[in-house]
Amino acid sequence: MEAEGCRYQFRIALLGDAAVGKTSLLRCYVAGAPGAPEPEAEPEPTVGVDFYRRALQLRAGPRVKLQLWDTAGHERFRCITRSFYRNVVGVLLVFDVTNRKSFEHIRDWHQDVMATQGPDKAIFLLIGHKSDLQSARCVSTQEAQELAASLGVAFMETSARNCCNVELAFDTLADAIQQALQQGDIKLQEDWGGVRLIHKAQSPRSPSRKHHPGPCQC
Ligand SMILES: Nc1nc2c(ncn2[C@@H]2O[C@H](COP(=O)(O)OP(=O)(O)OP(=O)(O)O)[C@@H](O)[C@H]2O)c(=O)[nH]1
Repeated sequence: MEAEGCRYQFRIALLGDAAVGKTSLLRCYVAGAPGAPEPEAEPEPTVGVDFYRRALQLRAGPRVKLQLWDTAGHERFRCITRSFYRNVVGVLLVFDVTNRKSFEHIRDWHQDVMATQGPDKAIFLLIGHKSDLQSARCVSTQEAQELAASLGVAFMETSARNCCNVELAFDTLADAIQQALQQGDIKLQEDWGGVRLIHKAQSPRSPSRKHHPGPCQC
């Protein structure tokens, strides 16, 4: 099984306006896993929340299972999607580089999570998506970098059309979560589903306790 040997589970949500490409980004990422099926054709708008998963070997750390929540961007599902914010450790804030409004709404998405979570739990990554559509772009890289800096988050541009930076975006977020865990900025808590411990690290067995099969004592 793909998640075999994973030490932690990280819950990550993708948030952003309708049609910015959250489902496409996720499908592209999940399809990149070894042995994954081909992604389906054109995605339908998400209703409420959808779930995906993928296991990942962190660059400097353990293997982790990512539970990925694809949320509907449409306002009418906001009540449902908000109820999931509390239990995530990572958030990809996604806007479409060809849709100015989706960029202007990023602060609201960020604020919404912060209001539910408290200041120090979720790690955010700002994503300018559909970077393949250069001629239709109406949000510059510099503007997006400035927004990211003002929110204190990292920024990256991605495209699901040509699979540009998709793996890198999830790797970057997962690495940042692992680092925050290691430094104690994020802590495992019984009543919080953002990070779950799946397997404790194996401590090497001391040679003196090694079991040597001897003659039968019975
Ligand atoms: N050119 C281009 N189009 C994209 C890209 N990613 C998604 N799209 C298109 O954008 C449209 C919306 O994509 P979705 O993935 O359904 O967007 P969403 O954010 O999940 O939408 P909701 O579920 O309604 O919130 C679809 O027509 C996709 O094919 C991309 O990287 N480049």
